[in-house]
Amino acid sequence: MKTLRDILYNAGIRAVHGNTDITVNALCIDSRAIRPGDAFIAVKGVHVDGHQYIDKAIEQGAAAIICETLPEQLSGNTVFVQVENSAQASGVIAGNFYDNPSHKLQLVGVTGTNGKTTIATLLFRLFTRLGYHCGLLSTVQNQIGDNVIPSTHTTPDPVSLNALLARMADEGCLYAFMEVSSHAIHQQRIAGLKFAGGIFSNITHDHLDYHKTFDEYIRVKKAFFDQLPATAFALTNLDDKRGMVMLQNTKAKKATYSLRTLADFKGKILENNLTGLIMQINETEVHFRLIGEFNAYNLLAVYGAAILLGSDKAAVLRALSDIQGAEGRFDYIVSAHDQIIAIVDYAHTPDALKNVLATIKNLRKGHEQVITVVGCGGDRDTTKRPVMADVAAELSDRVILTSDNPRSEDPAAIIHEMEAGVPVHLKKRVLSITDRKEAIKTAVSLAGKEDIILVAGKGHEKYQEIKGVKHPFDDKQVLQDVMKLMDK
Ligand SMILES: CC(=O)N[C@H]1[C@@H](OP(=O)(O)OP(=O)(O)OC[C@H]2O[C@@H](n3ccc(=O)[nH]c3=O)[C@H](O)[C@@H]2O)O[C@H](CO)[C@@H](O)[C@@H]1O[C@H](C)C(=O)N[C@@H](C)C(=O)N[C@H](CCC(=O)O)C(=O)O
Ligand SMILES: Nc1ncnc2c1ncn2[C@@H]1O[C@H](COP(=O)(O)OP(=O)(O)OP(=O)(O)O)[C@@H](O)[C@H]1O
Ligand SMILES: N[C@H](CCC[C@H](N)C(=O)O)C(=O)O
Ligand SMILES: [Mg+2]
Repeated sequence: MKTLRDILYNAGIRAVHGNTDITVNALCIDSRAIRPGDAFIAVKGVHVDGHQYIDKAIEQGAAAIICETLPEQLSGNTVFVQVENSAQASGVIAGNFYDNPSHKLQLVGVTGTNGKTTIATLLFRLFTRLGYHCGLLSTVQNQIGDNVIPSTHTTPDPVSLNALLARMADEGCLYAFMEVSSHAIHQQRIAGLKFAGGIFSNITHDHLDYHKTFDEYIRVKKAFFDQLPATAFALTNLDDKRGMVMLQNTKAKKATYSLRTLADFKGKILENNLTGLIMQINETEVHFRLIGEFNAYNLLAVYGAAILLGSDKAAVLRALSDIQGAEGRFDYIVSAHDQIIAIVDYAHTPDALKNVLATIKNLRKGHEQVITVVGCGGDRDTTKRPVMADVAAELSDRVILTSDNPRSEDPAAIIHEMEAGVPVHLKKRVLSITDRKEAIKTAVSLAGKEDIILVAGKGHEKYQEIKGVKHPFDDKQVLQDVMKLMDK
C-alpha cells in the first residue's frame, strides 16, 4: 500500500492541505469510477474540466484530490494537493503509485502517422523469438507474453498505462514496446515514463481535427524526442521530410534508417511481391514475409532498434525473416475459384492508402482490375475525406465509397464529403454504398478472375461504431463469407 506522500514525489506540488500520510487505495482520473479511499486527479480535458467533478469524487469517498485549481471550500477529511499541471502530475503520480515500472523495463516507444502498430508488434514478436519475455501496448491489442489484454486506445491513459507496465515488470518482462500516439504526447499520457528508445516512422496528413495545423502536429510528435533521456536512442526515418527535425533537440543518441540515402541502417529492396520482400540490409540479403515498400521501412526501423538495444545482427535478421505483420495490415485471402485476391488493410490516412494501392499496382501482372472499398471515420479529421477518395479513385479501377465508423455523424454525409474529392474525369469509376456489407458484396460481385479487392480503413477492428454502439463487423470475415456465397 502506498501513502499519498509516497506518490507525490516529483509531481510539481504547489500546496498541500491535510495530512499526506494516508494510504491511497487506487488512483483515478474519472470521478465515475471512484471508490472509497481512492485519490482523484482532476484533469482539464478536451470536452470538460475534471475539476467540475471534485465534489462528486468526494461524495463517492475520495480520500485525496489532486488538482490544478483548489475549490473555494476545502471539505472535511479530504486531503487536497494543488499541482502545477495535473495532466503531467497524473503520469508522474501513476508512475510512483506503481513503483515506476518503466524504470524496470527496456521501454521503446514508436511514434509517427503510420506504421506504429506494425513496428511495435514486429519488435514484440522479434524479441519474443529471441527468447525474452516481452510486453506490447498497441492499437490492436496489449500483450504480456502470451496473455492478450484488449486495448481501448493506441496509447492508454497514464494510470492504465503504468498499471499495464507494472504487470509486465512484475511478470518478468525485460522489454516493452509501445505505440505513442500524438494525442498521448499532447495529453501527457506518457509523462514520467523512462524510455530506452524512441522510433519515428513518418508524418503525413491525419488528426488535424485535434491538432488543427500540420505544424502543430509536427511540434507535438517532436516533443516525444525532446523528452527522451541521454541514455535512450532516438531512431528516425531519414526519407521522411521531417525525419531529422524530430531529432533536432533530443538528448538521446541519434540513429537513422533509410532506403534512399546513407544511414546507420540502410536498406535496399531487391524484390517486392505477394510472397514478401527481399531486401539488402547493411550488406546482408534477407527475405521477409511482409509486403510493400512501406513495410521495408517498418522492417528497417525494427532492425535498427533491435541493434541499438544490443542484439546480435545475424540472430535478429534470422528471426525477423519469419515474422508475420500485425493483424489487419495487408491481410489477404485468395478466393477458391476465381483466385481473387481480397486484401484487408488499416489504411485510414491518405498516405497509407496511397502506399497500399501503389504496392497493389506493383503486384499486378497486367490485366487485373483493382477494386477499392473505403470509408472515413466520423468524429475524426474531416479534411482527409476528399483526399482519401481522390487517392482511391486515382489508383483503382473501381471504387466503392462506404461507411467506416460513423460514430456520432451521418454516414451519408461523410460519404458526400468524400465524393467531393473525386475529380470529374474519374467520377464514373466511383460508386457510393453506405452499408459496408453491401459495399463489400458489390465489390466481390464486380470482381472477375484474379482481380484484386482492397477493403481499407478498419483492418483488425471487429466492430462498426454507430451512434455510441459497437456493432459486430469484421471486414475479413465478411469478405470470406461473401466470396463463398457467390462461389467466386
Ligand atoms: C479526444 C481525446 O483524445 N480524448 C481523450 C481524453 O478525454 P477527454 O479530454 O475528452 O476527457 P473529457 O471528457 O474532456 O474529461 C476530462 C476529464 O474529466 C474526467 N471526468 C469526466 C466526466 C465525469 O463525469 N467525470 C470525470 O472525472 C475525465 O475522466 C477526464 O479525466 O482523455 C481520456 C483519458 O485519457 C481518453 O480516454 C480520451 O480518449 C477518447 C475516448 C478518444 O477517443 N481518443 C482518441 C481520439 C485517441 O486518443 N486516439 C489516439 C490515437 C489514434 C491513432 O491511433 O491514430 C489513441 O492514443 O488512442
Ligand atoms: N511505414 C509506413 N508508411 C506508410 N504507411 C504505412 C506504414 N506502415 C503501415 N502503413 C499503412 O498504414 C496502415 C496502418 O498501419 P499501422 O497500424 O502499423 O499504423 P499506426 O501508426 O499504428 O496507425 P494508428 O495511428 O491508427 O495506430 C497500414 O494498414 C498500412 O496501410
Ligand atoms: N486510431 C485511429 C484509427 C481510425 C481508424 C478508422 N477505422 C476510424 O474509425 O476512423 C483513430 O482513432 O483516429
Ligand atoms: Mg496503431
